[in-house]
Amino acid sequence: MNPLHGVRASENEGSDCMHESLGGDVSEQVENFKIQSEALSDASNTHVENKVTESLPGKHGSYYDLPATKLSELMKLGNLQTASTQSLLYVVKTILDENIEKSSANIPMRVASLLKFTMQEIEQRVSKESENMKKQGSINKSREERYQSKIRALETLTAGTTEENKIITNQLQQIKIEKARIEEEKKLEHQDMIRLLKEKENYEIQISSMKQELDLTKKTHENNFVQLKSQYKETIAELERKISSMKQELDQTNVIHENNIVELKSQHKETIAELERKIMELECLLADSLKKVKKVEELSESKYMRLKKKELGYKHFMDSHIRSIQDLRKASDSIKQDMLNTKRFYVEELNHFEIELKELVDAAQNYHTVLKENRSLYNEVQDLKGNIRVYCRVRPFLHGQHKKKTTIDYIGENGELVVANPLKQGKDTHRTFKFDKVFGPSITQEDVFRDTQPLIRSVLDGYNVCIFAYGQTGSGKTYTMTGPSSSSVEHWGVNYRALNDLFNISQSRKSYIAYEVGVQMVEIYNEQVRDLLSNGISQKRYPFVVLVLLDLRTLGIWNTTQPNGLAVPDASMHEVKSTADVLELMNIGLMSRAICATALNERSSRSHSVLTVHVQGRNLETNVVLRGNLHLVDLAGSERVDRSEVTGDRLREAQHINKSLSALGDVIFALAQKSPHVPYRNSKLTQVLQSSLGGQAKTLMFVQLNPDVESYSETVSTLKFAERVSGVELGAARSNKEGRGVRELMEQVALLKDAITRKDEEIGHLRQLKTNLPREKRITNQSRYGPPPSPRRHSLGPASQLRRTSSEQSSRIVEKLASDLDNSSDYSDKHSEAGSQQSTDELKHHQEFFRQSRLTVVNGDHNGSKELESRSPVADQILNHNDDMDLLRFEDGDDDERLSDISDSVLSMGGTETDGSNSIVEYTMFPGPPKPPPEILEKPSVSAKLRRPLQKPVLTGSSRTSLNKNSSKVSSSKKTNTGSSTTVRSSKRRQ
Ligand SMILES: Nc1ncnc2c1ncn2[C@@H]1O[C@H](COP(=O)(O)OP(=O)(O)OP(=O)(O)O)[C@@H](O)[C@H]1O
Repeated sequence: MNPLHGVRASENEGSDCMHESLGGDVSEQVENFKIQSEALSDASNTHVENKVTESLPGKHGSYYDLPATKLSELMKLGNLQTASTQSLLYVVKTILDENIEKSSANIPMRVASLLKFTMQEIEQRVSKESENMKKQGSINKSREERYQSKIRALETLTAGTTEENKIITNQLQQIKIEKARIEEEKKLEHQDMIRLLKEKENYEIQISSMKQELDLTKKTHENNFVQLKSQYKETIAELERKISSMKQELDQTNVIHENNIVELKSQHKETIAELERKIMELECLLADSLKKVKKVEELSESKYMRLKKKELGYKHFMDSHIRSIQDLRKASDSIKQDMLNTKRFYVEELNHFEIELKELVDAAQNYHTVLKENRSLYNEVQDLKGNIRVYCRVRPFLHGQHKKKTTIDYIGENGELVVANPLKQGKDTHRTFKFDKVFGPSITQEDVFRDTQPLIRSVLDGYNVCIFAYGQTGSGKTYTMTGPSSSSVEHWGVNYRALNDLFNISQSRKSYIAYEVGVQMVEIYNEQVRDLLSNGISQKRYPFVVLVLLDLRTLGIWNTTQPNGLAVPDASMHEVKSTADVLELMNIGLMSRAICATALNERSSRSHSVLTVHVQGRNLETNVVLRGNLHLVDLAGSERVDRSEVTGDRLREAQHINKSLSALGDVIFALAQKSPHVPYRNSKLTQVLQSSLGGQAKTLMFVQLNPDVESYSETVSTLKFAERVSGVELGAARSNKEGRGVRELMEQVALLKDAITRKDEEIGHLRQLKTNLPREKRITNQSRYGPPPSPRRHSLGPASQLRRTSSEQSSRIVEKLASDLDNSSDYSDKHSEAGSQQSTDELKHHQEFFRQSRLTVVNGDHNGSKELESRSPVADQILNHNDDMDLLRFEDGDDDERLSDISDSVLSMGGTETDGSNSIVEYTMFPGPPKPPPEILEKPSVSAKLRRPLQKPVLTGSSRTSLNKNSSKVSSSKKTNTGSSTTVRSSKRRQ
């Protein structure tokens, strides 16, 4: 077999296969076909090669050497025809190579003929092959055409599919439209159904009314008919009766007439005619009556017929209505069915919704729980970070202001506040702020306190807490902190509520913790600190001294007779009495506060007021002592003097207020920036708040807002300030807690310090005596500074000596307390010397404070010297101690700064208005000082000025400035009595 045929056959097979599998991918099939063809051609080549190997001489054989017979046999047998073209070419090549090898010019005849034969065969094959190729080409062409047509068919199919897709999409669209239309129809049907139901109801009503009408008409007609019938019958009967009577009459008459006729026939022939005429007439009458009866009969008949017709009509109408009712009933039944289906559907839907709603409610509850958790976590984080908490409160419009526009746009639950200027339009008019809480205008005092209470209660656990109200004038600071003037319990502000709460809790814990509570109230007026309580009391001339330091534990056994002769409180009254006392104190303090009417607030506070509650609690079991202080600060309001329209003294006040608030702003800025230097010393206010702003206290600021649109710019700047405050991190607050061992050690340290100080003082004094001063001067000095201190602290002597002694004692106590105060949280400067020193000093301060406080009740007679003489030594000491305490309250931890500050404080306290009388009533924890003799008041500032450089030669820039500043103040303060006396002691202490 010719291998080419084999190839072709295989190709055909391949193409058939391809035809069969044309359903698949065309290009893939073409590829398959190529692979198959290549495989077939390889197979045919191998086949030809084999033939050559079999039929022709081997590679190593030679055509030259082949005998002629073999060659002719090769040619004859047609071996060459069966050999592959490659083999034939090989033969030609071999012969030619042999010829070249042999270098002969002539090829032997037999080889030449073989060569020729082979060449012919090759030529034939080539021509055949080209023919085959041509055929193959045409086959391929036809195949290609087929494929092309197939591809086209596929393309058409794809196009068809796209078309179909389009049609399906359109159909889908149409179905959707149809669905919407059906839904619409359904809706319409539903509406129709409702309308039909209504119509049906109407029809039913109509039918029932018509039925009633019909019944009524029928009844009426039947009645009429019956009546007519009876009438007719009666008439007929009447007529018949009449006719019969007439007939009878006629008969009778006839008879009579006949008789008469007979009788009269003879008598009256003329009358016979007359009678006949009458008879005729009667007959006519009878005919008429008969006609009338007929007519009546006809009439009643026709009426009856009409009624019948009407009845028929009504019946017809009724039937049709009944039919329509039946139809309606059917329709209503089907509607009812539909309704039931719809109802069922809706019930299912509702159930579904209920489930979904439940899930949503669950999710919402979860959300709320998570929110709550988040909030408590946030609070914990805030506690740990010690951020200053900021509560924002918006006051309502006051009476007569309700028509004003508000700047408060939105108050969120989570402390968001959006303010906007309603007078301005544009996109940047809304500003959003976020605080710990925002109280809207309708929030009550109780609500505000509820959110503040936990913080306040932590004072009883030994924390220092500061709450202050900030905001422009008239925005409600005093309202929040104190409440409106002459307020009822309901309107009590944070101050009253806090005190009440602290007392109540301390009472409830008295079985295991002994609490001691003290109250102090001062105001910062024109950069001077004034004791509000003693001031208020001296003005009011209170006849007795009120207990300020209330040892709640010992209240129950407080049964000593008071010097003023007041009844000892009844045991059941203690708690109330003590709370009430303290509340009365606060009222006195508030009354003494500088208040004045301005254009913005008719009771504008012109000072910053600070109410401090000191609490010391001792655990009766463990003896662990907790000490906490609560500062409640009502700042004076910032004001634009052009708006408050103040002049003269009020203007001066406003300038001081604004200056101190701006100093507060600087401190806040420095704290927020974590700046290494915080300028606490720039105002009294910042000194007062220092322990709360920079220490380990828990601090809360109420930022107060006036919603009035005219205050928009103040509101925004207030809010910006508050935002900055809320960013201040103080660090986690620490409880002031001590065990007994530590306390005892600290007591020892304090005593040792005391002893050292006393020794120092003595040495200093002796040194002074040794100087070259003239004798008189030495004497003067001696009289000024008094003899060396006695080792006995509470000794009594004659009045003049007593003053000196008490002055020395005071000075010692001042010394001690000053250092205590450095680190205690009341108004002290902890800036540079916190740490280990703090607890010792705090302890000392508190010990002194509470030790002295037990001896509080002193008669307040108006004679100063008498008063002094009659005092108990400890009471005397309290007076001196308190005197000094007042002046040292705002000292700094740093010696130099402290020194300058003392002078500064002296100046401030110079403003205290308690000096006017000797009958000062010791009313507060740090009551106003007794008036020292004038000669003692003169010197101190000079010595303070001179000695300071000796103590600490290297001064910092700031302290130097402060020193110079304060020195000048000191010299100017020579005229201020109280201040000077304190400065003597202060400067002595520094020596
Ligand atoms: N929450 C409130 N509800 C009702 N009245 C309020 C509220 N807050 C403030 N007021 C009223 O607004 C007025 C001004 O309030 P308040 O005197 O407390 O302001 P202030 O900020 O302390 O002002 P200043 O800084 O001038 O002392 C008062 O008449 C007060 O009673």
